[in-house]
Amino acid sequence: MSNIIEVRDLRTVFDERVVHDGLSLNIKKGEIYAIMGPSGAGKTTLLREMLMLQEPQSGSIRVLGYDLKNIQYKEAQKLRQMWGVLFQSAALFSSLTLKENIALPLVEYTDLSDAMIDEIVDFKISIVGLKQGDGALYPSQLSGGMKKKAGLARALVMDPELLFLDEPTSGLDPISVKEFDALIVKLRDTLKLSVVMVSHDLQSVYDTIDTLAIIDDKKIVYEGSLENLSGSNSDFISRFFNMDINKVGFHE
Ligand SMILES: Nc1ncnc2c1ncn2[C@@H]1O[C@H](COP(=O)(O)OP(=O)(O)OP(=O)(O)O)[C@@H](O)[C@H]1O
Repeated sequence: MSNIIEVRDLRTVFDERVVHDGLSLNIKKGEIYAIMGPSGAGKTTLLREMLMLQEPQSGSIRVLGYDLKNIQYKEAQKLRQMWGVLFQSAALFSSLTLKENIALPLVEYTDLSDAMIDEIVDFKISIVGLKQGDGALYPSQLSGGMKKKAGLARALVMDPELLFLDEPTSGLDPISVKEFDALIVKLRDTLKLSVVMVSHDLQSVYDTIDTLAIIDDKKIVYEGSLENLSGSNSDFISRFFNMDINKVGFHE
């Protein structure tokens, strides 16, 4: 499998504070890749750097073959349309209906007719498990789980290859978390997506991912499968999980 994202020797500094130093990772095409680590370890910052929302001090980031440091404006525009992003808050516009929220990137970036946009939006509403009747509702009329699904439908509306999720299940009840996790796996399989997510939820990670990366002390201290993690002899990893990680995988 080829790498869809490569980060090499990343260094990020805010004022005097070094957040990343010598951080490297590889994300393969088609995988679900989770980034975990203690609060303040720089997970969201890393995601923002991959999304060109923030620049590191040094090191390189390649996404879908583009070197983000030397990328031209036009290429950057193209790249932004090849990924979808769901941030923690889902960030829906309160004055727009669910359908209008999902349609927004199509209205902004394409010349498609209203009828075509309508058709695409209806399709995205159904693939994330919302009902067509929900389309006319405003964000204040949606449950937390519905908001996440609406945010996901909007992230998928341009048919991206790559999906970024920042704490996608935060604030959801355990049943909605399970449902959302299953949805992510199903979408990865049916839409042939690669998924990068920041998560705090160990159970969610166990149910969903192919590769786990753990950031600590400014770099990646583990990158690999969950099976190998249980054999890993790192103090940090046992402290971080603070539980018998062998048990978690079998928990239903
Ligand atoms: N724009 C900024 N200016 C200054 N410091 C920042 C900025 N963004 C992040 N930081 C600092 O960088 C560090 C990493 O923050 P980040 O949000 O990436 O951590 P995180 O691992 O995602 O944390 P959490 O799990 O709590 O969300 C923190 O110390 C934070 O205060």
